[in-house]
Amino acid sequence: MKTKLQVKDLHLAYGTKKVLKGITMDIPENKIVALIGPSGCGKSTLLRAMNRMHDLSPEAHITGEILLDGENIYAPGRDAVDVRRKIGMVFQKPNPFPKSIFDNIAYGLKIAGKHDKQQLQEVVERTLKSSYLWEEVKDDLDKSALSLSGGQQQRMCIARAVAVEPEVLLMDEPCSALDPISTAKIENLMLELKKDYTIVIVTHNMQQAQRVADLTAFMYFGEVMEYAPTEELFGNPQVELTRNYLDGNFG
Ligand SMILES: Nc1ncnc2c1ncn2[C@@H]1O[C@H](COP(=O)(O)OP(=O)(O)OP(=O)(O)O)[C@@H](O)[C@H]1O
Repeated sequence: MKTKLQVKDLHLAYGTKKVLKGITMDIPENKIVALIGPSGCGKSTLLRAMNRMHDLSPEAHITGEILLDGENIYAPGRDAVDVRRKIGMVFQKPNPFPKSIFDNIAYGLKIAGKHDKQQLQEVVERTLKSSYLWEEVKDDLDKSALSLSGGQQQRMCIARAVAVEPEVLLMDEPCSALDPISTAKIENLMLELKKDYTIVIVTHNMQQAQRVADLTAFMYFGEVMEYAPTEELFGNPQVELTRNYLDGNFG
């Protein structure tokens, strides 16, 4: 099994507050990895470190390495924009741009200098099909993305992330603002997408982790306490803290 992303002794502090305390974990290619753990344990912080989102926060200090295909995304001279093109992010709340559905999907390609109308149309159609949204919106591509339902907006945001052909998709609680039917659609979509992408998801929903994730990491106070195949972690946790958390004793 090829390792796609390798986190090596990653520490992160916001000012003097230590939030990640030496995270080391391998994320295999074409798998879904779930990060679980109580509120404030550092899940989102770790996810955001995986595509250098903290570059935008001057108070965040990072040491350690994150390797994408063996190359450190934090290496001097490595372009953060290029890293973010290869490692895309989908946020908790759908965040469509106040533009048409077409322009939302084409946005990243236009920024990358691709303006060929036919090529853009092909990508828009392909990514909306891969996000199972095409049939619902194919006659409305010129309408504002803000007119879509929350679940449709989130599938469109996933299509937008996929349009620039990333290699890794990071998802920060992508279903927490959605109803069960939209959630099921996104979960099915994730299972389809992992054929082409490596996915890391933060979730508070234990059932969701068990439905979609191949591997699950349980985090606690900035450390990975246990990281194992999802069935093993939920069925037979090796660490007492994990067992207590899964039993609902804290968090
Ligand atoms: N920009 C910031 N500045 C200072 N502290 C921060 C910042 N962002 C997060 N924190 C703190 O870092 C810790 C970890 O936050 P993080 O959002 O990573 O946790 P989480 O496990 O994702 O939590 P939740 O499940 O509630 O989303 C928290 O104590 C939080 O208050």
